[in-house]
Amino acid sequence: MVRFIEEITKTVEKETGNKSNTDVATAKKKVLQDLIINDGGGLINSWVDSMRACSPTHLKSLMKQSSWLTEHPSALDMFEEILHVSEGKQIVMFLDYDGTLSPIVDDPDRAFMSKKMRRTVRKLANCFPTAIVSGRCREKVYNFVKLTELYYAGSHGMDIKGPEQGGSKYKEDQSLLCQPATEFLPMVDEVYQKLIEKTRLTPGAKVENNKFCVSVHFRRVDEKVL
Ligand SMILES: O=P(O)(O)OC[C@H]1O[C@H](O[C@H]2O[C@H](CO)[C@@H](O)[C@H](O)[C@H]2O)[C@H](O)[C@@H](O)[C@@H]1O
Repeated sequence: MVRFIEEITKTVEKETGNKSNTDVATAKKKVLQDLIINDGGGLINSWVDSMRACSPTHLKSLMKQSSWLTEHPSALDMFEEILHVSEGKQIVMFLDYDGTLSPIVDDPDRAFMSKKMRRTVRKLANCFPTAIVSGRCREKVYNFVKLTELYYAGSHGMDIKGPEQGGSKYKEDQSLLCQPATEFLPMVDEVYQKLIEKTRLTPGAKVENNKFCVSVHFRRVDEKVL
C-alpha cells in the first residue's frame, strides 16, 4: 500500500508541473488507480491475519474470512466507475490508523508508523484533503503521525480537529474542532474504571482509555479464557 501511494504521489508530482487543472485532476486519478493495483493483496493479507489473531477460535475466524471477502468485494474492481462518478467532485481521503498506516502489534502503545508511510501520507495530503479516523484518542493518533496538515477524528469520530494554523491550504477549515460528547466524559471515565476492575484478574487483558470511548484489548489473553 505504501509503495502504491508513493507511486501515485510521485506520478502526480511528475505529471502536474505547468499543467492545467483538468490535467492535474487526471494525473491525481491515475495515481489513485495505480495505487490500488500495486499492493491490494498485501493489505488484504495483513487484514486477514489480524482477524485470525483476534478471533476467539481460529476455525470460526477462517469461516468469517471467506464469507467477508465474498460479501465485500474490492472497490478497486469498480475503479473506472468510481472515477466516472467522481468527475468534477472533490476527492477526500479518509484513512484508518491501526492495521492501515501502522502494523498491528501486541502492545497498542507501540503501533508506530514508519517514516516511509509518514512521507507518503504527507504527499497524499498535498493532493487531497486527508483525514485519519480512528477508535483511538485523537491526541494519541496525532503523536504517532505528527503531521499538522491532516484532519484527525479520534474516539470513532467523537473528537474531530482540522489542520493546524498554517498547516493546510484548506484555510476555511483551520479552526475546526468538534467534540459533541463532552458532557459524557465523566461517564466514560467511570466505565473505564469499572472495566479496569473487571479485567484485573484476566492475564493479558488491557483497558485503553480513548477519551470519548474505551477499548478492552484481548489480543494477549489465552483463547481458553475468552
Ligand atoms: O477503529 P480503529 O481505528 O481501527 O481502532 C481500533 C482499535 O485500534 C487499536 O487497537 C488495534 O491495534 C493495536 C495496535 O496494533 C492492537 O494491539 C489491537 O489488538 C488492535 O485492536 C487501538 O489501540 C484501540 O484503542 C482501537 O479501538
